Amino acid sequence: MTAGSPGAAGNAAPARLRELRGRELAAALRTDTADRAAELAARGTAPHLAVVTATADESSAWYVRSIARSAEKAGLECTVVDLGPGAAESGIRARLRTLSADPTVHGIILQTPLPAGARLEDLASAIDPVKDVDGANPLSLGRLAAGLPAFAPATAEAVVALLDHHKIPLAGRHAVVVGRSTVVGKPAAHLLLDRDATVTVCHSRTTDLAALTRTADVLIAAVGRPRLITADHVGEGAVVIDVGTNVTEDGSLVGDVDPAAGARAGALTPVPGGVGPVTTALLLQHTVRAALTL
Ligand SMILES: Nc1nc(=O)c2c([nH]1)NC[C@@H]1CN(c3ccc(C(=O)N[C@@H](CCC(=O)O)C(=O)O)cc3)C=[N+]21
Repeated sequence: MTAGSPGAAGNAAPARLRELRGRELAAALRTDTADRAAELAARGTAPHLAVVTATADESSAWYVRSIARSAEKAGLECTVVDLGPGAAESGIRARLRTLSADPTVHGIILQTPLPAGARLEDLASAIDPVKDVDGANPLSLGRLAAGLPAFAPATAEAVVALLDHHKIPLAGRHAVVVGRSTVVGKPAAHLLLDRDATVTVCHSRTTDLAALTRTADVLIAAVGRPRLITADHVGEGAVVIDVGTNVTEDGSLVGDVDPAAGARAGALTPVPGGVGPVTTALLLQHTVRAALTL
């Protein structure tokens, strides 16, 4: 080896970054959902999703628009129940009960964030588990943790579906989840465990986050803070799944991962066009599944 020569041992040209796109998988899922929705409609039951929202959050607004648009494409009925950001907990709970009892409604999702003081884990108990298509009822989450059949939160399921679609192996690999929310972090950890990954969950009180995340084969960023994950957090060649959907001041969507992290990652999901479209498609798939069993 010649001193100072470029490309000396260990300095091989970096492998190209793989973009783990979600739109193709979302389209395939939607086609399947549309077929089953058409069969149900022919038998007189149009699958019907109710979206309950009590927030002015922009990221939630993106999701609700995405759900409504995709539902229309797939031939599902979608009703958005907007109770406004000032809604009282009792009013939200009452509406969830009414929808749970309504035989024309097959799926219910309560959007987060909720008005101050209200907790999803508490309110979602009012969603009938058979209609709990975003896996928010603590019964659903408990069943998921116990390995029993239940709807998983669509976002958490989208993470694993996207990894599978791109043939990223999980068994025996170290998956690090950043974020411990009930909607994504916790259920994603359970789904990854079910796939025999070794799972570490990090959060806001984790000491030396970057040292831990650098040990990940598969890194899941699910915090909701723009560019929290930098190149410094990523091990060479790691697979990075960006679950963040943060709306910027100019109204565009950015993830939790700094694009500069792509210089070290081996594969990265884009935002938009990564986890988001798969999430929406899975929520509709769950709704059709609920309509088939109800
Ligand atoms: N109970 C609950 N469950 C959630 O899963 C949940 C929630 N509350 N509150 C709000 C956040 C946000 N979220 C998004 C999901 C998909 C897109 C999405 O589809 N984004 C597209 C862009 C929009 C589009 O192209 O229409 C994309 O990433 O390509 C965005 C945001 C789910 N959330």
